[in-house]
Amino acid sequence: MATPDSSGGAFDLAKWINGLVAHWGSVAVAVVAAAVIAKFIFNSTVGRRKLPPGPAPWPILGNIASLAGLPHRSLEKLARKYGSLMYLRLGEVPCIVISSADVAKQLFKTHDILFSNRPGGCFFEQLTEYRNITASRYGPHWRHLRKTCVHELFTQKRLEAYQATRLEEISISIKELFEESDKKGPVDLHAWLHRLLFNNLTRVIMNNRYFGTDEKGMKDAMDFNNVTALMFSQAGDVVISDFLPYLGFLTRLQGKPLLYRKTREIVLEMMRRMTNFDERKKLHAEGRSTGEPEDFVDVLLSSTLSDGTTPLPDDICLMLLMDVLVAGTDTSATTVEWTITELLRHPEAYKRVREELNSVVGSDQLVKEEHLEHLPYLNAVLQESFRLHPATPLGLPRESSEAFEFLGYSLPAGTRLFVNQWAIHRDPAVYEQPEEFNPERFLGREALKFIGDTQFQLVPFGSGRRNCAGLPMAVIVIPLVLAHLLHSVEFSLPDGQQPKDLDMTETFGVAAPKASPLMIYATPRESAALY
Ligand code: HEM
Repeated sequence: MATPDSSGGAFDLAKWINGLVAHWGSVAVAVVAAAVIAKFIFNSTVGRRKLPPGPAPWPILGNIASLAGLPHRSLEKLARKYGSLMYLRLGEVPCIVISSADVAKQLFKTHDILFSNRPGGCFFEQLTEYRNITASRYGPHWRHLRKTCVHELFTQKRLEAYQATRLEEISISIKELFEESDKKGPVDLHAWLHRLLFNNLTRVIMNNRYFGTDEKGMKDAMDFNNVTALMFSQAGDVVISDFLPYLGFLTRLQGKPLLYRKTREIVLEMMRRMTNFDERKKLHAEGRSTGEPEDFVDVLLSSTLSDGTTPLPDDICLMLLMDVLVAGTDTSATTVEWTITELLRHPEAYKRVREELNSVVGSDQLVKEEHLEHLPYLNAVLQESFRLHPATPLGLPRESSEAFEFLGYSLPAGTRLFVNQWAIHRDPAVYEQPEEFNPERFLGREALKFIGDTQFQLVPFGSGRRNCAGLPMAVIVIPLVLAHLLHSVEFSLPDGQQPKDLDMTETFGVAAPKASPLMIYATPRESAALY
């Protein structure tokens, strides 16, 4: 995840694979001894099934090496050879990779519930006990948390209630952007977006603008970023028993469970401090209010477990808030950063989107949320950006809860699913000249809804009942921030850099931001005087 101070903190699959290779010597003896057992287990579970095509696996490690580099790109290349339903084995874990809209549609039509499960793993087990929304197994607990998100947190009513707050946060941030650019020179746009989007969320979560530019605000930001960097770095650790489960004893010998348990304590403590949780809990117990509008903390303090009576335990409240902050910030910042980068490289599209803003909004008022549905070209630009640069190119992994049949193949329970958005969004059968940035291809199509994309051709928010829980907020906040930037900011590149020279490669992590952040000067346009 590329945060202002923690760009190295992302879950980095490439690092994971390199780590696996580096650790190989120390586990080699145990692995060889276990190989015989593995072969036996493998033969008795998946070995006799009819499996989809895929590259031949190596002994023990299976196809882990196939993910080297940027996994979404490596898998897209493989899919060209093996097809849009491909089988891989990561260690002993059976996986399918889907690389076309058509196959995704068929899978979710028939197997949505079966694949509404997330896989386990030592790190997430210790960190979350599978009690948060993102890692929770499919079942009554997850359904209950999801219902809380849909019916309590991301409701239309609450989104409307925070309209003025969002506008205020954007205004403050844009002023900070001009100031930073003027005083310090080119601004790291991703870091600035991260701060804006994080504060926008903390205002809804706990009525507080958390990351400030003063000393305390900077320290809070650094603390948060350090803890998330620790979390993501550990999420990328080599835990060999996650892929070769019979080597669990090695994981325990390495002390991993204890280490991750400690991280859990650190995360919970940080979230407790950030949200002023104990004080809020006390007020709630006394039936008193903070005097501020109801925020997410209030909602969770009034919520129960799925039994309808037990109050939601502290750790679940705090982890859910953490989920929302982590899932909602970098993904959105990455999307806006890519969109501005593409527009800089495509002056015709840039001009057209600004003309649309000038004619719909004008220069005597700021962009408001009601303008968004009258900005078809801006929506098309955003859809094209989501297509070419999905923030989570492989989505979040899913796991089948049972054995299943699909398209004539027979797969075991515990099959991991990767929906390769990168490949789906570049399918030449669906998109003409798929590598071209061409917003016009989305004109005339329904504006950003995604929930309704029954064709599965554009799936940046995932698919089925376990898709992105924050979607209702994302589809307002992202176009709004983008519209404000395009309407009020003049961007220019430093040191005579030309747009065509901008680095367009991404890194792989929780989100896939630009490998080198967009450094840019920001000066006010006419309408910026209104902030
Ligand atoms: C560009 C913006 C975003 C993108 C591309 C994105 C993408 C995703 C994806 C692909 C998933 C996994 C879905 C699946 O398994 O099919 C997901 C899950 C999730 N997202 Fe987002 N997301 C974004 C913004 C947000 C925001 C703003 C929030 C909250 C404020 C949020 C909260 C969540 C949560 C809580 C989950 C876990 C859902 C579950 O497991 O039930 N996301 N997101």
